[in-house]
Amino acid sequence: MKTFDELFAELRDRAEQRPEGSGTVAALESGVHAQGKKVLEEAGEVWIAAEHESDDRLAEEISQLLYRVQVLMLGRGLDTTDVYRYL
Ligand SMILES: N=c1c2ncn([C@@H]3O[C@H](COP(=O)(O)OP(=O)(O)OP(=O)(O)O)[C@@H](O)[C@H]3O)c2ncn1[C@@H]1O[C@H](COP(=O)(O)O)[C@@H](O)[C@H]1O
Repeated sequence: MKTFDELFAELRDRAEQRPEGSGTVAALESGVHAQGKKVLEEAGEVWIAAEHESDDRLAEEISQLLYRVQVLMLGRGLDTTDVYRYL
């Protein structure tokens, strides 16, 4: 189990170290357009899960959305503080 900040730190490390076999590295290399599409896709899955699926499935879809948002943040070079200042 990890927090939003812990996952972000892990993904930032992937972006810096570029380890072979990392899905995050592949997602970063796919570019902002593809990263944005993934965000939209996961958001749709969250919506469907919220209406039709269990709490557990919804939580899982939300975790994937958070991951995809973080990949997009890294793809655009944003840090969590850039976002948190608007919360
Ligand atoms: N939290 C996640 C995470 N959430 C979602 N995903 C990816 O998103 C996919 C689910 O999204 P989709 O519904 O689009 O599934 P899909 O279409 O089958 O996926 P793709 O074909 O697009 O890969 C998963 O199969 C993962 O590839 C994640 N991939 C990685 N992480 C975490 O990120 C960290 C770094 O991971 P690596 O970069 O793989 O080392 C680790 O802590 C991982 O647990």
